Amino acid sequence: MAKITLDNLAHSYMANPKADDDFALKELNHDWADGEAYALLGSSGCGKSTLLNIISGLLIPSQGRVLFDGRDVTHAPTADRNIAQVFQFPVVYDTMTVRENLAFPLKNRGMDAAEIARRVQRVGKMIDMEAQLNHKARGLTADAKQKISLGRGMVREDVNALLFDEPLTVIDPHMKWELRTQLKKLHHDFGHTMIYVTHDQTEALTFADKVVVMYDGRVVQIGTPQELFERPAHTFVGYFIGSPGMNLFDAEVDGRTARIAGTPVDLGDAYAGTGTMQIGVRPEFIRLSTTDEGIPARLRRVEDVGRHKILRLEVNGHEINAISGEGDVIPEGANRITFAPEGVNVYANDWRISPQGKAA
Ligand SMILES: Nc1ncnc2c1ncn2[C@@H]1O[C@H](COP(=O)(O)OP(=O)(O)OP(=O)(O)O)[C@@H](O)[C@H]1O
Repeated sequence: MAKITLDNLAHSYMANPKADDDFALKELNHDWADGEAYALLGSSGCGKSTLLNIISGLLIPSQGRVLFDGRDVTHAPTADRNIAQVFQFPVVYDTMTVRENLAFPLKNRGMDAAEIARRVQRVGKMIDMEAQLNHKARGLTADAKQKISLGRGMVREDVNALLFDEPLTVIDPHMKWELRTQLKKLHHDFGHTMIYVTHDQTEALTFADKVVVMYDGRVVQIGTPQELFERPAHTFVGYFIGSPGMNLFDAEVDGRTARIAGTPVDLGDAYAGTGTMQIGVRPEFIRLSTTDEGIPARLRRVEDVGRHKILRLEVNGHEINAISGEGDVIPEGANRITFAPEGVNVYANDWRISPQGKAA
């Protein structure tokens, strides 16, 4: 297992990049801690695969260095990095049995036969293919073949890191949950450094200790699922994580007061600077009010989604979402909203600003 350091890293697919926009991966400095499980989360085209390919050695960055435990591997081929990789689509040897496929990375390293048999049996159980270990891979479904690819990624215990690039895309929904649980268990048992690329927030939040959120070639936040929920560092994090995502209100901020649609709102804390900013409030922190306090709002519809209800509201011509908990009564005649102070974040140019006297 290794600590992976990204030092001043950036990448452009162009020969002579000039502007910031020419970079698929904008400058990045980061340590992936030894033994931690990370998810790399973002929408299509934000640069996740570019970053993963640089770490795995499939791509040489146009700027900066990659270090494994302090050793510069920027130009080292994949084979010299001692990593296991699982891609979106299966990579298996059709003419081999499931057992031979799983054993392949171990045989290649000359491991003792009894130890190979023990590990293959264990991984076969994890991917729920014990009964098919002697079947040829040819003829198996894409789903089953991908489970073999995952198994092959997991069979080695001595790797510097395990890299997964959207590995569950072809797996059926029930098995997705099962495999994710197994990956978590594997991480718990062996403490591999794991990087798991996905555009699916549920996958990221349930798998990882830390989630790295990317937007437009930039890492906009690295944090625990709770940090991303409570303190989104960038409006994209607020919008992308959560269902529905964070609401944004244009506001004039002055000290601890924000004026939203002409209504003064107490922010709970004071902020430096004055002017037009954005107030981010997740649906979970918006309350309906029947008093004359709060921001005027019109309740347009209520959607019952099982455990809670989503309230679709209109505030100053914009759609706003609120979530009301199971069993909560929606007050009759409610025509204003208020915010729970602990759920209020303030943004200037999309980046969160900390209240005065409080660290980020
Ligand atoms: N080989 C390439 N040549 C030129 N541009 C590329 C190449 N590969 C990716 N890009 C561009 O770089 C940007 C980042 O792509 P990347 O594949 O890293 O994103 P991603 O987040 O992994 O997306 P996806 O989830 O769709 O794979 C995109 O604008 C993409 O079009």
